[in-house]
Amino acid sequence: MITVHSLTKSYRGFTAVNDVSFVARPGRVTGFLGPNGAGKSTTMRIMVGLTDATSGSATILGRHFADLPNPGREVGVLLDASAQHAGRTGREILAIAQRTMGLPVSRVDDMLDLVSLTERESQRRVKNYSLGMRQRLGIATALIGDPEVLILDEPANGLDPAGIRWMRDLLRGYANKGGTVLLSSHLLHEIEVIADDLVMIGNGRVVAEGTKAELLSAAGTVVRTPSSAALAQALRNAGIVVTQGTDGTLRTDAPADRVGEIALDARVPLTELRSADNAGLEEMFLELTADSQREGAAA
Ligand SMILES: Nc1ncnc2c1ncn2[C@@H]1O[C@H](COP(=O)(O)OP(=O)(O)OP(=O)(O)O)[C@@H](O)[C@H]1O
Repeated sequence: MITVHSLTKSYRGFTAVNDVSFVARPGRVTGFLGPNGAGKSTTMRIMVGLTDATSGSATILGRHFADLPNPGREVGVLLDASAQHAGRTGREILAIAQRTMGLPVSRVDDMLDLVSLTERESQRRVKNYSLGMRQRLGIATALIGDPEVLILDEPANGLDPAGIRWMRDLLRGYANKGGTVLLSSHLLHEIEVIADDLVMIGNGRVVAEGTKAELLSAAGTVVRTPSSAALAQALRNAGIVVTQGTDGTLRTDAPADRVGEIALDARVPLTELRSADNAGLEEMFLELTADSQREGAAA
């Protein structure tokens, strides 16, 4: 379990993280989603004691990171895959982690197997690794202590589609065994397929939070008709809030079958009727974080 409570971080008057609170629970993958510069990395750095909070707190299994007796056994961390010592081999990096944490030597080979780094690759220096190989090594280092909690900042960067699939399956298996996973991304689709819970952050603030199912159902229904004004009126007459999409569709919070019934009663032909699902979450993400988009920030 990770608990973040009213966390704020200011850099000389600039507030990078602003009163952020959320919980990442055991047995679940929590996606930490936000555009570039939203404050994800800063929040994660505070969690693992690399940056001090200005106010508020972040605890892992009820304790501050600095108070964990053998942190690598309780929390696996991957913040920057390129931060590994470039002159060491992958095997050496894992061996150092294994010894520091007091683990059996066999864990090194177990982890190399787990992340599919071959014996030959493991003996190459990290400076000769591709970004995807560094991510795999970083995940191996995070998992070597068999921790209960995983904190991963943009772990899919540099992985090819098969690698992303592999990582998704790995994290799903880890959460299914009761682990807590917090992973950040600025790409909604990447997070959407794996996360059970979502925390969306924009401009340093949490802008939406909940289970993926809740956030998806909040996205409602999209409907398209040549008689847009007539359908909008019929929906409003039924007490349903309607908004006009920029692409000529109507959007409502009502379920699709209810919208279909009302259209039938109003004898309005439909050319499209769907649950907002994926596209809805994306629109919500873009809307919710519009203020913090770089393009918007310049305006
Ligand atoms: N040491 C620092 N000094 C000043 N400002 C900082 C510092 N570290 C981060 N920031 C600022 O805080 C904001 C949040 O940065 P952060 O790296 O947490 O964002 P992020 O959501 O992880 O973004 P990305 O997806 O681009 O990695 C940014 O505007 C960044 O410039």
